[in-house]
Amino acid sequence: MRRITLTRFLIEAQRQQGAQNSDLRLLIEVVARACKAISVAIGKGSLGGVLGDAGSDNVQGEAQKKLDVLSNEILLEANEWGGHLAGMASEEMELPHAIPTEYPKGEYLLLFDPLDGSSNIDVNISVGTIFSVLKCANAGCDLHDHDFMQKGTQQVAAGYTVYGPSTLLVLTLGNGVHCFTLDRELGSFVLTKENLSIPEDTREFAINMSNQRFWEKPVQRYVDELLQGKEGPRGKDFNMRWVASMVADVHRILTRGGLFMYPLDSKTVAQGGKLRLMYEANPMAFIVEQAGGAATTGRERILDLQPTGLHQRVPVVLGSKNEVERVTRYHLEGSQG
Ligand SMILES: O=P(O)(O)OC[C@H]1O[C@](O)(COP(=O)(O)O)[C@@H](O)[C@@H]1O
Ligand SMILES: [Mg+2]
Ligand SMILES: [Mg+2]
Repeated sequence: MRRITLTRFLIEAQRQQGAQNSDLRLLIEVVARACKAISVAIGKGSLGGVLGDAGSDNVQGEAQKKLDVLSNEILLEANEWGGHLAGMASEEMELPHAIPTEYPKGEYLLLFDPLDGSSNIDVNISVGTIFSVLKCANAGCDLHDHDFMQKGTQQVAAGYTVYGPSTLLVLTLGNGVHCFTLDRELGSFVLTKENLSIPEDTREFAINMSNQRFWEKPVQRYVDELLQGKEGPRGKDFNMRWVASMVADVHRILTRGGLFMYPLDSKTVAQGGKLRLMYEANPMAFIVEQAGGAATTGRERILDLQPTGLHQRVPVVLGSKNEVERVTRYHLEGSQG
C-alpha cells in the first residue's frame, strides 16, 4: 500500500490548489507535531505525572486538568516562533496570544481546544485536540479579539486529533475530510482514509440524557420519538452512545454516521449553551459539512453565525443530514407554536 505521510499529502494539496504560500502547510505540520507530543504525554498517564487537577480554573470557570495546561503550553510553544501566525486563541486562555516580538509574524490565526474531553482524562477514555484556522485581516498589526470574530465559513482549515487506542488526525482544507493515523515507529501521520463521508440517515444518536428535564420542547419531542423506536412515529429503533469527549463522539459519526447533540437547556441558557463556538462548534461544523453532514444550533447553520466573543457558547446539533434537518424543523415548528 502507498504510504502517504501528512507532509506529502499537504504538499500535493498545495500543488493542486496552486497555492504559492506554504505557510498553511507549515502551520498544519506544526500543529500535527504538537499533537504527537501531546499524544506521548497522554500515553504516559500517571507514569508521567500528567493526570489529575492543575489546581487552577480557566476563563470558563472550569477546574483545569494538568493535561489541559500542558497541552496548551505544547501548542503555544510549537506554533509561536514559526513565522506563519498572527496570533492564537485557546479555551485555556482568556485573551488572545500575540506572537512575541522577537519572532516573525504570519497571516494566519490559530484557535484551539488543546484538550477536549477533560472529564475523561483520569479514567483513560479517549480525549482529543480541536483546531480552527482563519486568515488575519490585520496581519502584522497589534492583535485584538475582533481579529478572530469571523464566521465559521471563513475558516481555511480545521481538524481534530483523537488520542485513543490509536492517535488519529482528521483534517479539512475545504476540499473533503481526510484521516491520518500516527505511525509511532515512523513518528509521522500517515493517510489512512480519504474523503470521509457521513451517511444522510442513521439509527444512532449521542446526547447527555441526564440533562433531559432541562431540554427545550423540540429536543424533548425528538428524543422521545427516538426512544419509542419502531413502535413510535419513527418506525425504527435507535441506539444511543455518549463518550462525553466531543472529538470521540464526532469521530464515530464521521466513521459510521449518527447525530450528536449538546442542545440549549435551562441550565446553560444564560451562557448560550455548553460548547464553545470558536474552537469546538465551528471547526467540527466545517469538518462535518465537508463530509456531507449538517451542523446547526437547532435553529441556525453554525457556520453562518457571526461570533461576538472568543469564548461564546452555542447549542450544537450535528451529523447525519436528515436527522439534523428533522431536529431543526422541530425547533422552527416549535417556535411557530
Ligand atoms: O460532561 P458532559 O455534560 O457530558 O459534557 C461533555 C462535553 O463537554 C466537553 O468535555 C467539553 O469540552 P472540554 O473538555 O474541552 O471542556 C466535550 O468534549 C463533551 O462533548
Ligand atoms: Mg472541548
Ligand atoms: Mg478542552
